[in-house]
Amino acid sequence: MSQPKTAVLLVNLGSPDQPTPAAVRRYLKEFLSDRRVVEGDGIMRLVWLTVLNGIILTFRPRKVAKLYASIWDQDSPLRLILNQQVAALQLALQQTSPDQDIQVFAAMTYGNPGLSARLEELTQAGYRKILVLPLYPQYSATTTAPIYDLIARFQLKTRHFPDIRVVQDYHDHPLYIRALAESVQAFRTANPKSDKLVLSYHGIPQEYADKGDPYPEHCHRTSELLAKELGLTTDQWQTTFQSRFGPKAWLQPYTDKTLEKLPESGVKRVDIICPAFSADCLETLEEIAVENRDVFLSAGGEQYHYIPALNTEQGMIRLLVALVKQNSSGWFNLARTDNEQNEISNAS
Ligand SMILES: C=CC1=C(C)c2cc3[nH]c(cc4nc(cc5[nH]c(cc1n2)c(C)c5CCC(=O)O)C(CCC(=O)O)=C4C)c(C)c3C=C
Ligand SMILES: [Fe+2]
Ligand SMILES: [Fe+2]
Repeated sequence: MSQPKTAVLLVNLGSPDQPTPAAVRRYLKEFLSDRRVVEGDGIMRLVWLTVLNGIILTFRPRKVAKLYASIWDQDSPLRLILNQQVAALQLALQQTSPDQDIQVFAAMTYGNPGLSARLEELTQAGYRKILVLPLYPQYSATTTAPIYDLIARFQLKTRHFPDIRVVQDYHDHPLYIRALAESVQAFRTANPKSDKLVLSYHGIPQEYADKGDPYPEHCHRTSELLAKELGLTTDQWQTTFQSRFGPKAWLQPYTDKTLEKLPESGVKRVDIICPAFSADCLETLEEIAVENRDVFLSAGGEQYHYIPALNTEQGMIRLLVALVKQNSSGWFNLARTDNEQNEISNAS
């Protein structure tokens, strides 16, 4: 019996098409109009849309386009790396499961290649099984949930939709923790010693966490597991939250405020890693590697190293292969090799 056509969709947030004010404006309009990202009903929604269209989309695109231009490399790093992750996962699946025909594709929640268009395209091309793998290790209603929303919208308008599964999160997956730990260890072997490892996660408004978003718990769990894997004592690591947007309180402690204070408490050398970002992007390459370096060094810090995202590191691809296999059970016989089974058992 022939197998139904099967696809894996790696999904990340999205970037503008170009580092220009017009393209950034289109991107921010789509992103910041999402009710999952900026919540609020009734009058609050009207107020937000007025502020968004009247102030934010007038002034922010010019500033943000310049920041994108400073990290642009023919394309946005986020999209470039997503495409590289797709190619690396495709190759790894072919090598580990040569009998199974699984095609891997890229998609983004906002901008291009859009998730909705991808789902339509794959359905028309005859894919009947689709595994959607959001590249957010920690679940949040602001990032993972919009992917479920787009899938639901697609299903509502499609008569015979494929069997779609979604990987909800992998914040405590042994191979994720292992990949992060290997990345930190490799970095530390190649660089001078530091006093502290700062684990900086993208923030969300505190109000969303108070209403039940499990994101901060997921972040803290990832940090604890990583610190344990690395054998760090409590004074050797700290969790912080970056990328604050707007006047309301976001998850704390804030990354920039923490980096400003660390030198006066005697911490002069930091390594900083951003575990919530599976690919380097504006928020890591500019905000963390450039802006926050200035903050730390201006406050008296002496050494500041940003440890890159997992991107296409071997540990990341090993994790993606494991997630595909674990979440496609019953679709086909993707037997784990003895090696993979041992790695999962040893890591847990
Ligand atoms: C209310 C606003 C925002 C929430 C909530 C939010 C959550 C959130 N975002 C990411 C991952 C990324 N965010 C990125 C950029 C970015 N984020 C916001 C706002 C919110 N994010 C904005 C406005 C922007 C664009 C840049 C700017 O105008 O400042 C990116 C980078 C995209 C790129 O092209 O490089 C990522 C990735 C997570 C993980 C998260 C909550 C858990
Ligand atoms: Fe964001
Ligand atoms: Fe930012």
